Amino acid sequence: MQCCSSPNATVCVVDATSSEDVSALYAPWLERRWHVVTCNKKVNSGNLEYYTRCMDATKNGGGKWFVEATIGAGLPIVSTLRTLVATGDEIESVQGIFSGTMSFLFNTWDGESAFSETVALAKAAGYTEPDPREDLNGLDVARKVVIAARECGVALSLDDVVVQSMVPSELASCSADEFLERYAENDAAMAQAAANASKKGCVLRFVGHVDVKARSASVRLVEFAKAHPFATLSGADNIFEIKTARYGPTGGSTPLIVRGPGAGAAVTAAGVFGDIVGLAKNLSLA
Ligand SMILES: NC(=O)C1=CN([C@@H]2O[C@H](COP(=O)(O)OP(=O)(O)OC[C@H]3O[C@@H](n4cnc5c(N)ncnc54)[C@H](OP(=O)(O)O)[C@@H]3O)[C@@H](O)[C@H]2O)C=CC1
Ligand SMILES: N[C@@H](CC=O)C(=O)O
Repeated sequence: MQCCSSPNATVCVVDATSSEDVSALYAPWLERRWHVVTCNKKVNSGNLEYYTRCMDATKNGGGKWFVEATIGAGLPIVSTLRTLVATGDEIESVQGIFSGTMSFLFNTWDGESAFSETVALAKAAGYTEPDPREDLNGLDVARKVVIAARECGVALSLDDVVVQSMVPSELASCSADEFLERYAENDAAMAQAAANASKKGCVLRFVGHVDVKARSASVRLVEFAKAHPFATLSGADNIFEIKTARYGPTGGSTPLIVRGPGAGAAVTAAGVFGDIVGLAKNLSLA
């Protein structure tokens, strides 16, 4: 990338794509002391060696790397986990609904109408990944699970996460457009799963879970009683339940909960802009 005539200029690259062509440049940017603000999850949930190279660059005098919007969009998840770790708390688990798309789908769908039509609504609202299969197959939540685990000091990779996909194997490799046209083929299976849950007085929710102590993680469709906090969200809300030595049963307390909209243009832009303001303050420019 060509940029700036002065070698001493302060440079901040803001990555609002989901492109690996872009994220593959983070390490050289950070190593030349360019700062990176991103909502693209490809590096902090990706190849561990490359992630470590970026972390090492930022720790060893390189540019600063801000990633708050990669999990929970504008919600304070990375900053909360970092504060807990920095203040000596011991994080035991992080569990919840980490996807705005999946939250919207199960908060909005009535269990009887076509599930695939609710997917089209989520895409139109700007909640989904550019290819909505990355939400439905659990990959987006798995990425967030890896991001949360790494922030808790557990060096997991995507391959370590046990993931339940909601994309039938025959639709896994067609084009995104063909997938959207054909996802209705899965409506009957979804209606059956919702009916099974409903018979038990439950609803379906798509849950990410990091067990910090066991150093393991999963992404699963789970049945919850209708009064459970995970069952009472609305819209594209995310919920993160963080259990630690201070917050949670071990500390004789309730868990720390962060809840609110976790996808959509406005809240994602707010997360990115918050990081840009944080960088400016850090550099004494604001
Ligand atoms: N949507 C949300 O609520 C949230 C999204 N994110 C993350 O934000 C990122 C963007 O998501 P979203 O805005 O929904 O996706 P969109 O598809 O709406 O936007 C992606 C944009 O990136 C551009 N782009 C893609 N590749 C390149 C490239 N190589 N160089 C320059 N521009 C490129 C696209 O341009 P073009 O159309 O011309 O290809 C498009 O404008 C993703 O990484 C996503 O995970 C994070 C938190 C929440
Ligand atoms: N597709 C993602 C966007 C934010 O990360 C989601 O639905 O949560």
